[in-house]
Amino acid sequence: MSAMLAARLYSTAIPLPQSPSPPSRFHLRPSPAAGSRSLAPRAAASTTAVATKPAAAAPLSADRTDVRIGLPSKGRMAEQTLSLLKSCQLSVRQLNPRQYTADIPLIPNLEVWFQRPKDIVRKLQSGDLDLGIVGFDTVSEYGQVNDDLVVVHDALDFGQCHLSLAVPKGGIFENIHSVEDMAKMPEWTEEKPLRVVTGFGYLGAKFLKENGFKHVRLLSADGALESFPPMGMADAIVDLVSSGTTLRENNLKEIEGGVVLESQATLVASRRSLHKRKGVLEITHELLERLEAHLRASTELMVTANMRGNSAEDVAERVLSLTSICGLQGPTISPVYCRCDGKVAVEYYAMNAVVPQKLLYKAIQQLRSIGGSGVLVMKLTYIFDEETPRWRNLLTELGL
Ligand SMILES: Nc1ncnc2c1ncn2[C@@H]1O[C@H](COP(=O)(O)OP(=O)(O)OP(=O)(O)O)[C@@H](O)[C@H]1O
Ligand SMILES: O=P(O)(O)OC[C@H]1O[C@H](OP(=O)(O)OP(=O)(O)O)[C@H](O)[C@@H]1O
Ligand SMILES: [Mg+2]
Repeated sequence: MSAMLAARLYSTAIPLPQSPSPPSRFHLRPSPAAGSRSLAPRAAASTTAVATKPAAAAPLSADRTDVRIGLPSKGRMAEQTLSLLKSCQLSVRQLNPRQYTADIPLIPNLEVWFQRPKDIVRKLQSGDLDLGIVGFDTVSEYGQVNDDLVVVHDALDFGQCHLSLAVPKGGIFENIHSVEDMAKMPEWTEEKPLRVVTGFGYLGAKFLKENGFKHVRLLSADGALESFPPMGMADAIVDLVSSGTTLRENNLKEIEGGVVLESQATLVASRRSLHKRKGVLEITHELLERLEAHLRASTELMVTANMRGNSAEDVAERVLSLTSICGLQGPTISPVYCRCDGKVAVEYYAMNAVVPQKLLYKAIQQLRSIGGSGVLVMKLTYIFDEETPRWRNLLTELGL
């Protein structure tokens, strides 16, 4: 079906908020490290027409003993989710590619369900899934009806994009550079409202209301939204943007204040499952530990170099003067033994340190400048800290 045919009117005018917004329903807010601008979703201010109403929380089914995680079955998130899990030694085994279930041999009690991203959120709410990996945009759009969803890991480092309001570069928008300017445009009246096409009915409507738009008609469509304004089917769009290429190729622009939400892949859980279903908390802990340790390790390298010196302290003195080598706690310096004139002697010391990938070349240059030789560089699989901060946050969130 063409995108135009898929367009469907679901709201003719967006009323102003009647009451102040209730507090956020997502208590574990994405960290600033995720580059958030307006990451923490705010709940609906009033009863606006919304395209899809997710199911309210259903009672927890007691008749299953396995724990279930939903992974994206298709689209750009599917492959990257599997590859992230594989990097954490959690390869997913799908016996038959046409089946929608699979397992992870390393976690025997965990069943994998492949689902469309929005269905993962719905099934977490209906109690069919306990855990899921989906974009924060999907969690925010489809997970607003009850407070059962908990974002356990907010920055899985793939699927980075943002939901944004975009308008044509020219015509009546030529001199419009901010959302504030746009809301004040005299063109939008009750008879001729601003037509905004989006696949994010809930977030889009809320954003427009909160930004003072009075006369708006939201159109719902699933794909190729960027083609709507050039085809005269809509005035503006609210859609995901990553590189910005699709906007540019359709002569559209983003404007100041127009970012609705920052998004990347997240690990989400059902609060009821975490509390009540046996094994969910333990599996969540293992997933979180592996994910955090892997993501932490993915930006670092282990560097080993041999250095001539009179003592370990002498070598440490030189290494600690370098700006690029600091290690986790500090470099490890250990003697390299050789046999000299029939006696065991120490002429060299081996230095081991964890170095940020982006500082690698600088580190090698600096090591050479203080006499380092035979530099080995190794990839790291995991860096396990004493405790994962997100696990502590989760326990606090659950009151445990
Ligand atoms: N251009 C993009 N770059 C990076 N991540 C994106 C981009 N577009 C979407 N995403 C992220 O990937 C998720 C899945 O998007 P994808 O387009 O693969 O599936 P979908 O939109 O649900 O399905 P479909 O497009 O087939 O209807 C989104 O919810 C979002 O988190
Ligand atoms: O900023 P860019 O890097 O150009 O990416 C943005 C595009 O990616 C997504 O579409 P997708 O490719 O999923 O196609 P769809 O419209 O069929 O969902 C999104 O809906 C935008 O159209
Ligand atoms: Mg898409």
